[in-house]
Amino acid sequence: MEDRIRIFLNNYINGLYFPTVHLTDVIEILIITVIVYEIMLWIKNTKAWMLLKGMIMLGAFFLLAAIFKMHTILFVAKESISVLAIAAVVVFQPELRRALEKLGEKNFLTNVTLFDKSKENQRFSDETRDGIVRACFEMGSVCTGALIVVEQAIHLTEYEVTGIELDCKISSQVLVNIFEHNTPLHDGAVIIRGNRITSATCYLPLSDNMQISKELGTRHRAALGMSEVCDALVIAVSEETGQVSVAMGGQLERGVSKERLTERLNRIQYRSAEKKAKKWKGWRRNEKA
Ligand SMILES: Nc1ncnc2c1ncn2[C@@H]1O[C@H](COP(=O)(O)OP(=O)(O)OP(=O)(O)O)[C@@H](O)[C@H]1O
Repeated sequence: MEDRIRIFLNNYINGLYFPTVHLTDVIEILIITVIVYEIMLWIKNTKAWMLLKGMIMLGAFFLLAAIFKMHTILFVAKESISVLAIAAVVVFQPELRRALEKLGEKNFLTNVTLFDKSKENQRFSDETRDGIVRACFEMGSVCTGALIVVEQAIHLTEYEVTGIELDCKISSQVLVNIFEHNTPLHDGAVIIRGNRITSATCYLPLSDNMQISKELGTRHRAALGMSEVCDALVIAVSEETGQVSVAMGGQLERGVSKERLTERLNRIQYRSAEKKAKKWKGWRRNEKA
């Protein structure tokens, strides 16, 4: 019995192929894993998910056609594949552009430097952050609607030109004044670059996300839509409920508190700080443990 087991194991192990694994192979696997993960995240968060579902269905259909030897369908599929690929690129041009822009935003060199909270690295000051937070909650408390776009790495010039140009230092009073009902600047969105308001009454792209709650109107749809096409942080104050919501990266967080809004602004206050902050937190946690 023992001999039989030994023979079986010998045959089994001898039949297996153990390739020699080098360090570069491990690095390669890790890089591919990260790329696949990023592509899957991108697919999940954009309309590309619909495209993938459509492609899976088409693939299943053509597989069936191949199994049942339907030559005409297979011929049409073969001929139209390049046209379909070009059509997909045209339809998903905004998503592809955004994905490439995101890649360009990643600053690999600065990410390996130490956490830099210097003034030069600061996108906006603490006063600006506090002014935005105060204004949003003051407007919320009296149900004044507002839409505020805080620019990050991607310049929002194409949206600025849809509104009225301003060049104004940020304070809670100025923001409250802009969104005051029945004043010339209250409609549309305000765009903030650094410590200044660059324009008001700007028109933002509306999201066509089907999952957004039906009770939300165009203000929130515009906040989400803007966050889908650029890296800005968009704050919407509801005229109906007074709630403050934040949209970024195509995700809308509704009914945030003062502390949460401050935290969201803190995260973008320093250039490429988000990643570094996470790293920093990780180290500090390890220190405690
Ligand atoms: N595309 C857009 N770009 C900029 N601002 C917009 C856009 N669409 C709507 N708004 C702003 O939103 C206001 C209309 O808000 P609406 O009531 O439809 O939205 P809502 O999401 O239900 O918000 P609220 O809770 O404040 O009512 C408009 O008066 C305008 O100021």
